Amino acid sequence: MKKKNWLSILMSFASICKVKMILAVMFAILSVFGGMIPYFGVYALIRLAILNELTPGSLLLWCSVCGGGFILQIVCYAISTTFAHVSAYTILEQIRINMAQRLLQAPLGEITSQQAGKLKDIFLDKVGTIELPLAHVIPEVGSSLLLPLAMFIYLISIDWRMALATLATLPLCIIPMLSGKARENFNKNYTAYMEANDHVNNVIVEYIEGIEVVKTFNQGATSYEKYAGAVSSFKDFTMAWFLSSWKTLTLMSSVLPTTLLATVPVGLMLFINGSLNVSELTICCILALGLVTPLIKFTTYINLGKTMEYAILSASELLDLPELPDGKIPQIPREYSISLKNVSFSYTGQKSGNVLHQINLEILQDKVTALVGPSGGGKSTVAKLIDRFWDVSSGSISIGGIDIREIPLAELSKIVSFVTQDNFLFNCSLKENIRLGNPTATDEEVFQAARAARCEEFISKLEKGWDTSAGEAGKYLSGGEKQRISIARAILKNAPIVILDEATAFTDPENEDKIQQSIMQLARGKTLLVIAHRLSTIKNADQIAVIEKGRIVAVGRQGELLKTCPLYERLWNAHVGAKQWAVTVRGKEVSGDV
Ligand SMILES: Nc1ncnc2c1ncn2[C@@H]1O[C@H](COP(=O)(O)OP(=O)(O)OP(=O)(O)O)[C@@H](O)[C@H]1O
Repeated sequence: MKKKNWLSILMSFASICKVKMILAVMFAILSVFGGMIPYFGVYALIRLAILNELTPGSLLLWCSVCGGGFILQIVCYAISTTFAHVSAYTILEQIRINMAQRLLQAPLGEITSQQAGKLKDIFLDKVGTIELPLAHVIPEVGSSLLLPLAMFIYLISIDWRMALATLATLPLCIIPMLSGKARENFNKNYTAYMEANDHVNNVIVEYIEGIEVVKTFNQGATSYEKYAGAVSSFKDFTMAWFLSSWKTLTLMSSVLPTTLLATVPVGLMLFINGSLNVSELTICCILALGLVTPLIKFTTYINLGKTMEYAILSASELLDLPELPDGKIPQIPREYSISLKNVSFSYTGQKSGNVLHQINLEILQDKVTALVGPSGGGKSTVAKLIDRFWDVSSGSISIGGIDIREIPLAELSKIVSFVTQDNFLFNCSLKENIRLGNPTATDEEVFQAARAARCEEFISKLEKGWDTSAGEAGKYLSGGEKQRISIARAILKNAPIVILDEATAFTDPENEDKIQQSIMQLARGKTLLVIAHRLSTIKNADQIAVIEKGRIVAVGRQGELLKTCPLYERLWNAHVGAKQWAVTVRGKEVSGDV
């Protein structure tokens, strides 16, 4: 695949603040011009002093010129930096908004297949690293390169031989840095460094996210080994890189400031043979010294530029995620029955990897349809295809007779509520978590939805009630209670189609009964599709579809299926048996028999 040009990607974002960036460059140039004025001033003063023409008036005049130049340099630099920072933050904002937008438009499978920590790393760390170079590159690289260039031109105007003398030591440090091999090594090492950095970040995130499992299964030592291994190999790599480059770095940092090494002897020779007067010799030495600092500063931007390149290329990986196509002629359904016709689906894109095979199913409006079947049969996949987490590999899904690929994504997300097993609560108050279902809902509407989902009783027991933050509440809420919050969210959203992916573990009968009641509230007048693991919750469903190994093996009501579908009968007996076992065990626990 052709490597993308990071600068052109950056420029495409920079176009939104073109004027500010041009102003930043213009003020950076002005600042360089201001920085040159004191050198003219000093030269004039030395000349006057040597010619014995220095008067208090001319002294004051040239000192003011020097001071004015210095102030011009500082003020213009400040203005340039301000424009550059505003541009940098605007570009960063735009990149982050575009990345978040792309996450919403990409098939969910593309996102979940990314390694743990990678997305976080790109969003937070990598994109953040663009800000520093971007905000400083224009004013500082501008002045770090333009200032020495202007000084060099000034030196040529005094005596070209002196100008060349200042450059005499430069090849000693520039050649090792710019040689093809050094550049190739730097690029190779930098890429390896970033990869090692990514790896260590991923291992750290995985370790923190999995700490509960690690502790539970007493895997402390092995997982710590993986963590320690990643951390120490990162250290080994950086040390090896440092050791291989320190000689060049030391040579550069010691030779670069030694411009006087050639300037002084050449200047003295020119002075002796009369080509240079004292004031010219002095200003040449001052200029030779002044050239160094901005040049040294410039070398630090080589690293920053590489950081920016890497960050922008990582961000572009996300920005290039495939988009779920929106319909060419967007259509909006008028009724909400769902129809699956010959639906096959593969997560890998290969036909051989199909997890659904030729599924045909009618999910009727105002009815409860349940999907049941053994684990891994494809129930969640069917549900997610209806909400377009992915597109079907073949066949079609329609809502109200319209293929869901023709319904605008924003509209589809309005008409479908998906209550999943992962009842994710955002780190805000419980009230706001419920309000996510409808951001314009009033407090009273939020409370009503929560009451309907039977949330009020446990929320009222919390010390801060509705204002308890989800982080705090997470410690006290059971899985069933969290699920009721998600149901309240869906009730508030009031979408005409509700898909409910039930929690796998069966809860105690009291909690189950409450979840059941809240589901009934949610289902009123809606197309409800329930992926059921607790068969008792769907025994009254209008239709139950039994799915096994990606195929629908039977559709009917509970009574019919118990007679006609041996798989359903087995699942039902297993469920009833498990419930009785749980009740018995709990009973014994209470009586102290176990
Ligand atoms: N993101 C994914 N990438 C690849 N394969 C997947 C993915 N999600 C599910 N699968 C596979 O697809 C098949 C169907 O999985 P699915 O989750 O739809 O089954 P399910 O009936 O809902 O299972 P369960 O009752 O255990 O939740 C399984 O073989 C599963 O391993």
